[in-house]
Amino acid sequence: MDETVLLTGAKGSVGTAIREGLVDEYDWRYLFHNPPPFEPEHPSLVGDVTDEELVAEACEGVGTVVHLAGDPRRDAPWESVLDNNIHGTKILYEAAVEAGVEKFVFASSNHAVGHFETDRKPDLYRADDDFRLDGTELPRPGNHYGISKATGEVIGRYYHDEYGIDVCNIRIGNLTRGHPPIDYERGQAMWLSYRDCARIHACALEADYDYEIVYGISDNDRKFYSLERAKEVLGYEPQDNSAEWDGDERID
Ligand SMILES: NC(=O)C1=CN([C@@H]2O[C@H](COP(=O)(O)OP(=O)(O)OC[C@H]3O[C@@H](n4cnc5c(N)ncnc54)[C@H](O)[C@@H]3O)[C@@H](O)[C@H]2O)C=CC1
Ligand SMILES: O=C1O[C@H](COP(=O)(O)O)[C@@H](O)[C@H](O)[C@H]1O
Repeated sequence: MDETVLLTGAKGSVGTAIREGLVDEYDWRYLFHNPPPFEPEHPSLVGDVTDEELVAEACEGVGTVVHLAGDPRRDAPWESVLDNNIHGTKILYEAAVEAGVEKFVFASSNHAVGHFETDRKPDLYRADDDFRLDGTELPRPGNHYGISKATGEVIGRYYHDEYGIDVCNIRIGNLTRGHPPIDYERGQAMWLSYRDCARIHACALEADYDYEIVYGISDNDRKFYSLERAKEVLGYEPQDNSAEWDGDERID
């Protein structure tokens, strides 16, 4: 892909996994909320995704947007997710279609479907449980943050249907660096390693699709999210599995 890729939320955890894994693969333009404490390897802007002028500038000449910026806290207050996540996502879509961006990759979340777990936990976190969500289900957010992520998916649906921009919503599980979460079955079931995070985003940048919702996790033995759609549509081939770890030690 020769076109510029705009990465919002570039300094965060997911942004770091993507920057580290794909630094030389794309012609990136980073959007940081605040000046980063390092020299970015690619051109960058600093500001807020609710700033229409800045976002219009950020989208100029861009082929694809990877939108990560937002408040990621599961207990984030409504005012914050309304402004940063919902309003910010709408502003960015608006600028993207205005600038002729062709593809938009949105960082959705497990929390958009959190209440599917309510009557099934902890059994669904175990490797012998075959319950799966596959992305065709309606959202069942578990908190206000989850509402904002489900809303981001719906905003994308509108901009896809109205303006034809291709959209991939990745319902990211639990990204941790190095090893899976320790003593946290749920986190192990939805673990996304750093390299699989970079990989699924590269797949979303390369693949052809219209409007998609996929789950972004590693190929964990424990899982309640299906990876079929990500494999079929994006060509995602995860390399990691939380079952290969005992705490912070890899089992050989
Ligand atoms: N880390 C994870 O396991 C998961 C993350 N996600 C989503 O992925 C995205 C990135 O998450 P993380 O990297 O973990 O969070 P993070 O907090 O590490 O990074 C988010 C970045 O977005 C920036 N940001 C927040 N509001 C902004 C605004 N209004 N304008 C510009 N920048 C703004 C922050 O300053 C921060 O650098 C979020 O949208 C989150 O909802 C979804 C599921 C799981
Ligand atoms: O959407 C998100 O999910 C992950 C995992 O959720 P958790 O409730 O098990 O912590 C979370 O770490 C991340 O901050 C959040 O944005």
